[in-house]
Amino acid sequence: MIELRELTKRYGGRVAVDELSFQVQPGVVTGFLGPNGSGKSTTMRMILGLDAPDHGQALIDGVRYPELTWPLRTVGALLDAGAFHPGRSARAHLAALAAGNDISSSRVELVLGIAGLSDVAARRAGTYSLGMRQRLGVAVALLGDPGILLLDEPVNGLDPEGIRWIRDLLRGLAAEGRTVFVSSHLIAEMALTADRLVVIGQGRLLAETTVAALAATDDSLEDAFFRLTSQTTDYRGGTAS
Ligand SMILES: Nc1ncnc2c1ncn2[C@@H]1O[C@H](COP(=O)(O)OP(=O)(O)OP(=O)(O)O)[C@@H](O)[C@H]1O
Repeated sequence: MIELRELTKRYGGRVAVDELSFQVQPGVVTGFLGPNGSGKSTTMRMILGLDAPDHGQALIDGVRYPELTWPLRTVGALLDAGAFHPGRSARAHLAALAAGNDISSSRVELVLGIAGLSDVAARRAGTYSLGMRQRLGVAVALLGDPGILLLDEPVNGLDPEGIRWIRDLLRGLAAEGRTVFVSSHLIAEMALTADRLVVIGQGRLLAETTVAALAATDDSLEDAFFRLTSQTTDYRGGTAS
C-alpha cells in the first residue's frame, strides 16, 4: 500500500503539491489524473525518495522509500523511459540492475519476455524507438517482482498494440494482488484500465473515488474530469472560429 500524509512540495514561492493525503490500495489499478503541471510527477518522485517533501510523508508499506531494505524488490517504477545507458544492451542493463539488487538472472529473461523484448535484447538501448524504451522501462519496473508498481505516463509513445499490452499487464498485476498506481493524461484510456482514480489540480486532491462513481456524476468520465478540474487550470485552448 502507498499512503500519503499531507505531502507538500514548494518550488520557490510556488506550491507544486499541496497537503496531499490519500491511500493507494492493493488489488486494483489506481489511475492518477490531473491537468498539466498539477503535480503528478512531483508526487511520484516524492514517493520514490527522489524529491524531499517540505511537509508531510509518503509511506510505502508503512515506511519511507529510503528506509526500504530492497527498494527494487518492493517498488517497481517507470518515471523516465530514457533513463538507461544508450550504449548498453537491454539485457546488459537489466543484468546489471539484477546483480546489484540480489535478483536472479532468470528474472532478466522473464521480464524481457513479458515486455516483448526477447528478440531485440542484445541491441543497444540507444537504438530503441520510444515505444521500445517504454517497454524496457516496464521490464525494469518488473525486474524485482515488486508488490507495488508506480508508472508515470506508461503509454507515452506506445502504438495501439502496446497500449493494449500495458492495459492488460497492469490489470493482471493488480489481479495478482499488487498495488498499481499509474498516471496518465488519457482519460479514455484510464476509463478502460483503472478501477479507482485519484484526481488532483494545482497540487490539491480533487477526488479519490472509483471510475464508475466519477463517470456517473456527469455525461462521461471526460466531462466529469473537466468539471472537477475547471477551476485549477492556468490555461486552456480556445476554438479556431
Ligand atoms: N524542479 C523543479 N523546479 C521548479 N518547479 C518545478 C520543478 N518540478 C516541477 N515544478 C513545477 O511544479 C508543478 C508541478 O509539476 P509536475 O511536473 O509535478 O506536474 P505534472 O502533473 O506531472 O505535469 P504534466 O502532466 O505536464 O507532466 C509545475 O508548476 C512545475 O512547473
